[in-house]
Amino acid sequence: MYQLVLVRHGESEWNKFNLFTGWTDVELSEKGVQEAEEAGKLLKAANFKFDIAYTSYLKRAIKTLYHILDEMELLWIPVHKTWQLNERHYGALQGLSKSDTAEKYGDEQVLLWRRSYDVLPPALTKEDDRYPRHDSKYSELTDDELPLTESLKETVVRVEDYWEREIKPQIIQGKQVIIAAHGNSLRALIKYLEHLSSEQIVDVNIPTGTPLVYTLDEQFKPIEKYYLGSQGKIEQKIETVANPDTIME
Ligand SMILES: O=C(O)[C@@H](CO)OP(=O)(O)O
Repeated sequence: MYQLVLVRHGESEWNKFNLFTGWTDVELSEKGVQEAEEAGKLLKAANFKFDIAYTSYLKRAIKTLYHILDEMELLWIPVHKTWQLNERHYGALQGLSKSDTAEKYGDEQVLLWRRSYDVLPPALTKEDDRYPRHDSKYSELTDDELPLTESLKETVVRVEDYWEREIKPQIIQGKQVIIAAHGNSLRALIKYLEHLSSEQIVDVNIPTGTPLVYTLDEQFKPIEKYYLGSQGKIEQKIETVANPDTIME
């Protein structure tokens, strides 16, 4: 049997203002930092240990992992960063308000863009400043790898590839792994691990800064899964992610 811990970054500045974020490299909010520290404390109190950690190229996930490992006195372990664990690219929606977009295009269309498996958000053009070619952290990516937009389906392809190539072999070797990533890159991994259908994944929402613990059998089939922390608070957070218009600051 294997154990795996997944954690979505703590609340970001753009989660707070309810903006489509995707590959935009925004900071954690003050609350997001606290969530990350709390996640580290919970993992430490429950005696989790990690040998190796994985995260994306985006600082909200990198900093969440940092705070978790800091709380656990594990800052020394190897941390692998990859664009393949980045948030799903939200195309031309990046930077727009989710509630304004819902007013303009309707709740149903926004739900399709946010949660459906294969509906693509409107694409960027290559001239757009938001196209990742203009960002030096993606200089090693080929044109084919650089997204102008992504549905969850495309995100699953890149997450699955990294999981199979890099992460799974480490787990097979007996390493204890933590992955700090994003709402939709983790939904992609969960869809793959749990063999969820494109209908089932629509209802999966990942709370910010909350460790999700999986027990997997030798074939990597999940046999147990739970969130660490107060179940009431976790349900509230899941509701906020599912319906971000209800965010009260
Ligand atoms: O904006 C985003 O990139 C994601 C995660 O914050 O949002 P959503 O939950 O709407 O997919």
